Amino acid sequence: MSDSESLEQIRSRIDALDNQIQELINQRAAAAQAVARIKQREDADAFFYRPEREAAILRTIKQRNTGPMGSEEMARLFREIMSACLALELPMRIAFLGPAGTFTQAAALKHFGHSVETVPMQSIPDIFREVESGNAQYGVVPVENSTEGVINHTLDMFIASSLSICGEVMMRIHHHLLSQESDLSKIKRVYSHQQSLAQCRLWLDRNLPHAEQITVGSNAEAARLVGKESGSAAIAGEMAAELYHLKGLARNIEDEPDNTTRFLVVGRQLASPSGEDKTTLMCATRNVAGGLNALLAPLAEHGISMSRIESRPSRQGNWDYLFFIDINGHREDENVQQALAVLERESRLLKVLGSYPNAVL
Ligand SMILES: O=C(O)C(=O)C[C@]1(C(=O)O)C=C[C@@H](O)C=C1
Repeated sequence: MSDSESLEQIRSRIDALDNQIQELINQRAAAAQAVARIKQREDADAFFYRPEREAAILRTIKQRNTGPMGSEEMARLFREIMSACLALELPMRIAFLGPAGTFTQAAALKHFGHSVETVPMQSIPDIFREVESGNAQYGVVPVENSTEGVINHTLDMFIASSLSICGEVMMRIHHHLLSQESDLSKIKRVYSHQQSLAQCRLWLDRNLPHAEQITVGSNAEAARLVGKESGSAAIAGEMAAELYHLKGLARNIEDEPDNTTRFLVVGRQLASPSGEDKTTLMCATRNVAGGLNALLAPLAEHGISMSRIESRPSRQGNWDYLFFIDINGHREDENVQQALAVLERESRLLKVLGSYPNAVL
């Protein structure tokens, strides 16, 4: 490369590079097809999607990247290449909390890439049912927000479900005030999901103190309603703005600058270790004070760090409290196995909800 190169010369170099990239992508796609044939031969019910392998590939890409393209951008490109390769092996259906345009759909596409079919569901239980029945291979559900805390509806689903967690997605959530109107003073009503209204409480108090706040099932639903109603605005994200052709009256109105939502990928599959994994446990005790200590001590003794603990009243009668605990490590790691054996004895109920790679993107 030199500065004396003309525009034509640089463009012909780009053409030659594109040619090579295209050839290499097709070679990669053929290799993925060969992997699929081996998987099928070994097991007729094999899982084609391998979260641990995808996470390891994306981590390597980020680590070895030297630029000028940024590591996140490079990983996103490879995310899409892998998504297209997997679609050649098996077209994938991913259930998400609809309607179209929700942050859950954005999370599903971020995690799986755009070569999957995303299928909108009306509720979190519907997502679990769709995956349990095999109509969709995986589902994506929100589980906690950095401003508003845990989404109890999702945690409660794991009590009775046979599905496992096989991945997590972290999404920076930017909320926008969307409307047909071009003037804030025209807004009399604001529609959104209750979590989104809560995440923008200060902004609303300051800028729209007299507007009525109306809770609806999702922010995409809010955007859909506002597309048909003057004098109203929705709090929703970029995807919903595009889908329902709304103007952004104000952007990034979330109160917390690093407002992040964590989503879980659920499926009928147990992910293998990727080297950097997390395990989610559901445990029950009867006596909260002593019981909780009995759960946590074995983790500390085996050098396992805990990244999250949530307690829920069980509502089942058999025990008083349920704890949802995230630990670092995979259920196949020796120290995790040893700690789980102790927990099994100490708790009234222990369910490993899944071991899965830490979010990479
Ligand atoms: O390695 C595999 O098992 C593959 O199927 C290949 C591949 C890839 O494109 O690299 C595709 C899909 C899987 O989820 C993981 C990786």
